[in-house]
Amino acid sequence: MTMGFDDAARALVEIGRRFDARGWAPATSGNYSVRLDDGSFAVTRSGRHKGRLQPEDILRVGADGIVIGTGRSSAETALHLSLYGLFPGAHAVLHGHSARTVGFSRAVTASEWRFTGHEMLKAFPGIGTHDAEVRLPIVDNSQDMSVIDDAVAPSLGAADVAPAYLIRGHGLYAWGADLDEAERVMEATEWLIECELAEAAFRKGLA
Ligand SMILES: CSCCC(=O)C(=O)COP(=O)(O)O
Ligand SMILES: [Zn+2]
Repeated sequence: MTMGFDDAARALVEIGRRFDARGWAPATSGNYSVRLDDGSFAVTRSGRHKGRLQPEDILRVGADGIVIGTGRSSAETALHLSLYGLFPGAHAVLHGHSARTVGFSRAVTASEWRFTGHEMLKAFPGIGTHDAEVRLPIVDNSQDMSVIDDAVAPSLGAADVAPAYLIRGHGLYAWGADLDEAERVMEATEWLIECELAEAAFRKGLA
């Protein structure tokens, strides 16, 4: 389940390539991390284009958020570390800025969105049927990571809440037991939002 630093660095570089190719990492947006086998974390360097990461753009960070070595880790490192603290089974956290998720988060004024009746819900851990409701928390953005964290933490962890949340006007966080699971949660959430938007546009056309 756990990874060493070098394997994690290679995997995060590849994640950046894939997210960039899918439009989930425009400009220098997004950040990624892995919980390492020694209890520290591999985290992307701040300010890099995530589609052009090199292994040296992955930094080792202690549980206190301080970089072990040199360089500045993601400005959102505290959000990653908070999720690892809340969910001991989480070993990967991914954050993207797709236009779809950011536009959706701005259009929805409520503090969550409920996905119901989608076969794709089965992509979330613990969901075995389309006949389910999964809630996606949505919190306001802030430049103070502790404000975002305080706002979202109470909404997380229930069985019907996705291992993901939206920051309004900012982007999507997703996590999982390993990188594959975190990427699957990200992909499923992106797809579900795309589907909800398509359905809303279609219904508007019919009305
Ligand atoms: C132009 S992206 C603004 C910062 C951000 O939201 C982000 O995800 C990237 O920040 P980082 O420090 O991880 O590069
Ligand atoms: Zn961001």
